[in-house]
Amino acid sequence: MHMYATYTTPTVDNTHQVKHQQTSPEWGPTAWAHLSTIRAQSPLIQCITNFVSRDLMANTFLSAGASPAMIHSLREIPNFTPRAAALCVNVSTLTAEWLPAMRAAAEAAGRAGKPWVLDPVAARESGFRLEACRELIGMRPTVVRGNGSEILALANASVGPSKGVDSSHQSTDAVEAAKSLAKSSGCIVAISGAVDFVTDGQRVVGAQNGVAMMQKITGTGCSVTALIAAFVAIDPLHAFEATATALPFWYRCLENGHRVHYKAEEVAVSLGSGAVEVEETAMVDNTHQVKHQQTSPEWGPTAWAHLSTVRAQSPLIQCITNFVSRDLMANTLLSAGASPAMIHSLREIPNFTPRAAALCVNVSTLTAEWLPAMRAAAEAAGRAGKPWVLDPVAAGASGFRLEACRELIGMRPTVVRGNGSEILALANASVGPSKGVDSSHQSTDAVEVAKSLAKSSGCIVAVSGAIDFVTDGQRVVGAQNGVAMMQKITGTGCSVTALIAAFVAIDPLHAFEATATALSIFGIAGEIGMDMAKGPASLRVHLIDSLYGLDQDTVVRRVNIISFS
Ligand SMILES: Nc1ncnc2c1ncn2[C@@H]1O[C@H](COP(=O)(O)OP(=O)(O)OP(=O)(O)O)[C@@H](O)[C@H]1O
Ligand SMILES: Cc1ncsc1CCO
Repeated sequence: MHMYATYTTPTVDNTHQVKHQQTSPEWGPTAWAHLSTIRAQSPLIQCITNFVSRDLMANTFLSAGASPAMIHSLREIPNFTPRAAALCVNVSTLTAEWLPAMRAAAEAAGRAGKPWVLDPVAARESGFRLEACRELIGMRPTVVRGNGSEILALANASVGPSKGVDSSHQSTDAVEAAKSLAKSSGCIVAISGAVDFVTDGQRVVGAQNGVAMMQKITGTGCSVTALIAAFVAIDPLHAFEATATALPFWYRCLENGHRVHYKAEEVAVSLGSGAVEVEETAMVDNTHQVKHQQTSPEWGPTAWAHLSTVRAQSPLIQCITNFVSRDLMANTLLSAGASPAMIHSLREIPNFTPRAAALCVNVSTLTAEWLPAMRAAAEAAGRAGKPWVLDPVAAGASGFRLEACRELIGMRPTVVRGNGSEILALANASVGPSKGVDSSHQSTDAVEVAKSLAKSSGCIVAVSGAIDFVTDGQRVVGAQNGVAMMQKITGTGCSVTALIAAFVAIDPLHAFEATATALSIFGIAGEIGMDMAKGPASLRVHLIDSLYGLDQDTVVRRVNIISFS
């Protein structure tokens, strides 16, 4: 029944040989209780992390049922961190510029009584990194999770010889060091390896799930630390147990991926057989005063005309975007036939932006340093008469972000596309309570405010969700393509915004129609992809393949855009 958790409770003798004891019968039910609570509560987890594995980390959260937000700006931490259920700090690509945000977030989480988890990646690599990790441990994270080499470095305060981010030690080599680190720091310490150990300084348990192939995927360690943050978020009073139960789920997930394809992109398949059931398309009810009409027969041919023109013209789309989903955004644009360029330097904007066919600005991982480039590019696009599209990700996460979004809207983007919570935050000019980058509202909740935002700003406004609404302030249409599983892939919203930029690039005089057809086409790719997918990770692959392969007959037949008035 509870097949995921195959725990043994090891004892460690002097030679570091692990003697196995029986799995306690409580671990299976406890592990299941933790996972199902995450699915029910969908805790918001803030991550201040690295440039390499944040995509896998975000998808791991979504597959487990949690809601990730990779928000790291010092300007946002005071507002945002206390609202997150837990924080995950990962030092993989640490620089002197990022350290103050890690400190500030750790302090804010501590003050708000929220659990936080530290991943001391490559702690042995340099004095700077080791010192930073030790300083952060002094701020009392709830859990520290590292590989054998990292935990040894932390416990012995020694630098090198090491293998960078990979371990040159067995986890068994570090059990005693982990125990003393746990005792001296007051943190739960977890060491990953062939056996994963968790200790509070007294107790030691070991999880023996997993496959060796997981070492061949970058970011698996970072992702299990992220998962630990979600587990301690929902059971902060039992951080030892929550850490121990987080580990086998990840490995179970890896075993599935391993068996299926041996490919990194298959890793984050839905966790276990009790995969999250996401509600399918909700229809708009009367309280939103929208009346359904028939799909107009023109929408199918219009959508096909847009897609085939994108394929024929391959418009250059400049994106100033975030660190998490830029890969999926670029691949979405390529699959649709457009040409993406993630170029954000202030030095390049005057030359480059006027040459792009359209611009896409996405504020997901906004900082004070990036905002001037967004402003400059919006201005350059406007001056050159090029359409541009704004994705106001997590608009209600902080005052800084909300103000930046409203300033950018004042610069008159052609289209603003957000989820229900984002459009509501923009229209009401209100910060929180939101779920970070994920929506806590239905798109139907935001139709009326989208209309007034469109009227006041002069932009086309799109609200994504089970129905994707598009409005120019007068007309409202709803694209009813797509599948709920698309919400379980990080960055699908960012990617459809990029696709909208490509569609308005080739039909700038009909931005309302181009926005609706882009949303519908992306949804159709999701529907076809879902027929082949086993979960979010394989849907991501099949969605891109399906977008690439769409033909006229399929598009014309499947487009489902309805007018509401
Ligand atoms: N319940 C659903 N049924 C069908 N399609 C959906 C559903 N929810 C979302 N989608 C589709 O998923 C895509 C992403 O929309 P969503 O509202 O989740 O964006 P988002 O929250 O901005 O995403 P992100 O921040 O991860 O980029 C859109 O194409 C949307 O149509
Ligand atoms: C999870 C996440 N955090 C910042 S950007 C992003 C991807 C979806 O917007």
